[in-house]
Amino acid sequence: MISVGEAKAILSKSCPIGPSTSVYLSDSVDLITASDITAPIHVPSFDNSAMDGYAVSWQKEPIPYKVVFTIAAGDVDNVRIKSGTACRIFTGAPIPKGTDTVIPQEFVIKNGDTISFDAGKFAKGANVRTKGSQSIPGDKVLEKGSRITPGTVGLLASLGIAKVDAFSPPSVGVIITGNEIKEVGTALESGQIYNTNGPIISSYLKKMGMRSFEVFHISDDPITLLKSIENITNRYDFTIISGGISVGDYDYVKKSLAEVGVEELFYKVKHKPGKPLFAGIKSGHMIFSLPGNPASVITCFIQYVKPAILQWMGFKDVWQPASYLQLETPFSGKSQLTHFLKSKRNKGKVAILPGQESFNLNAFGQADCLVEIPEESPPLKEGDIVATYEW
Ligand SMILES: Nc1nc2c(c(=O)[nH]1)N[C@H]1C(S)=C(S)[C@@H](COP(=O)(O)OP(=O)(O)OC[C@H]3O[C@@H](n4cnc5c(N)ncnc54)[C@H](O)[C@@H]3O)O[C@H]1N2
Ligand code: MOO
Repeated sequence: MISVGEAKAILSKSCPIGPSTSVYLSDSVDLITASDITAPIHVPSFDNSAMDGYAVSWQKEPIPYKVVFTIAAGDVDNVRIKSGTACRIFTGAPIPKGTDTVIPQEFVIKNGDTISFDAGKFAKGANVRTKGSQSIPGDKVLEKGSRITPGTVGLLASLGIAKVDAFSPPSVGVIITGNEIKEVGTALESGQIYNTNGPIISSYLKKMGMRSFEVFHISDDPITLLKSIENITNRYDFTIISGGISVGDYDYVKKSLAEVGVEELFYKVKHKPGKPLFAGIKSGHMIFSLPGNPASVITCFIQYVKPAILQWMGFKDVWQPASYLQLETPFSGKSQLTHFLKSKRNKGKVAILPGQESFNLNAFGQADCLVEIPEESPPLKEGDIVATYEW
């Protein structure tokens, strides 16, 4: 059995980076750029006014300027005015030829069709956004590997870039195993339980912005399971399987994965919950088989599946950094396993919630993080510092 750190190191080394595609700007937020992006045009593409006011050819001496023309945003830049005259101008309008400075209207004294102002308050060129002052053609505006934020989208739109080369999210097939599993919205019969892992995994995938995923419910029949696993692992970039990976007589998943040619990266990690976690790879497709208990599913998803998906999508820092907080509750269990415990943060401290059994979902409604207690940790008391991870 390998440690948590070893499992993460294997995934870092083995999980591929997926292909990139050309994506519409409107669909690109939260993706990672797959190439450097350079400016194709000057921005601004013309000298324009930063203020509502008057455009003049700046002169040191205070003189009255006759207002001879008006120009607004969107108007065409085809006027030239003479020195000693002014043009009424609005924010975003092109600077008329023959002018170089904009005086905001609140600094101007109007007298009929002339204006005057204190020239000493303004330098030549004031309130003019010059052509190319943001970027000129060929400027590198984004490095390959940048995360596209709403701000990035704004930057690229300002440059007229409609599509961006970005790493796409993987397609994901989710297999829910178990004859006892029923969907919510149907009545339970004896021995049955509701499918909680399907909704949990789907919610995480949605939260991560996955656009293409499907959930399949497969019975614990070895032939059906084998065929489904073969089909789904071939079709999807990631396959996430819930349940059937332990040592029970109906746990056929591990055998099926081997039969369809999935190369094992690891099986069983020294952590709790989720010990019998399996990770594998087949023709560049990743396969995770998560132990069926819902707490194991959440822990394994957060700690291993999510980072692997982020790595596929070109993210660099895929391992969620821990936040270190003071314990509000003692922890006495000593074991050779790393524990991930459903916990709740409160005013800079963290409390381990009661009901940590991996089948027990009571704490799911309150938990907002997992506390990590490393292998062989001595008992911990209130006030000791522990690592916590977003839930
Ligand atoms: N003899 C041993 N038995 C078990 C061991 C072991 O080492 N020796 N490991 C235990 C551990 S730890 C875990 S975790 C489980 C994992 O078992 P499986 O991955 O084979 O999962 P299942 O048996 O299919 O299910 C376990 C549990 O979870 C419930 N479940 C399954 N799917 C769902 C779902 N979609 N929604 C809600 N609940 C689900 C299922 O009914 C079981 O109660 O093995 C232990 N056994
Ligand atoms: O690994 Mo299992 O501890 O029951 O979730």
